[in-house]
Amino acid sequence: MAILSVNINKIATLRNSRGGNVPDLLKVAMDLERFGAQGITIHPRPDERHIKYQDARDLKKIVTTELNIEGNPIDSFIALVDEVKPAQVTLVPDAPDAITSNAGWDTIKHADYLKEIVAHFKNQGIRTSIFVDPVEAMITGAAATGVDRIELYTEDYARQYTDNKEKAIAPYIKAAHKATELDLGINAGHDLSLENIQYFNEKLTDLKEVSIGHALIAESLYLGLENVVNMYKHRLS
Ligand SMILES: CC(=O)[C@@H](O)[C@H](O)COP(=O)(O)O
Ligand SMILES: NCC(=O)COP(=O)(O)O
Repeated sequence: MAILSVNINKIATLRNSRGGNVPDLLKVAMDLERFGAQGITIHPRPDERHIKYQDARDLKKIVTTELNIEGNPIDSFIALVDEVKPAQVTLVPDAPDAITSNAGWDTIKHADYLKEIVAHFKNQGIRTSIFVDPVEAMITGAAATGVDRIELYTEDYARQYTDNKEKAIAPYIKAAHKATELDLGINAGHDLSLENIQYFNEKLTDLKEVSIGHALIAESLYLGLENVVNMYKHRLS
């Protein structure tokens, strides 16, 4: 069974928009675990526009499930992960100005670099994962770095799902078979949602973990708005 790691970047974005501590990121993380989340994912970016480096330190103290830190392993990110020692670090090749993650690693071109970073984190007892497109050559390249897992970048799947789900899932099934053959654990994430997650999970039987943020927070708003509007109306009556 795949575990659900909730990405709380969007909670930090909302908090930062007012400069205070509402919503309280640490409380949200604790509540998510209480509601059944099996992991908490954060993706601190160099400009700290959502998750701040201090959030990672604070979360480490309260997260009782698995803390997964994602990001491009620039020097400050490596130092942060070394200090926080999360359960898992996921290497993502995103540019500092990227709106969100938009590609997996070229694990062949960056083989030596990735090998070095993976070895560094593994030596500290941190599980490692590399964010990749569902392309067999990239999975083979990932395995050569010594990494524990891959995270399949699921934006293409999510985009194509409504038009043709069989076509959307096909490259992911092939990629997952290759990963299993090479003894790599399989994570997945990006734009997964209540609409598309079940089919993905059914078709990728070796899936270990999904990290979901954007859709899950948006869906929580939709599903919670009626309740909250009624609570305000009640107080105003
Ligand atoms: C690695 C990945 O796929 C991302 O979805 C990411 O972790 C989300 O980051 P943002 O919240 O900054 O879009
Ligand atoms: N690793 C993917 C992730 O953490 C969440 O991505 P998204 O659901 O915000 O697109």
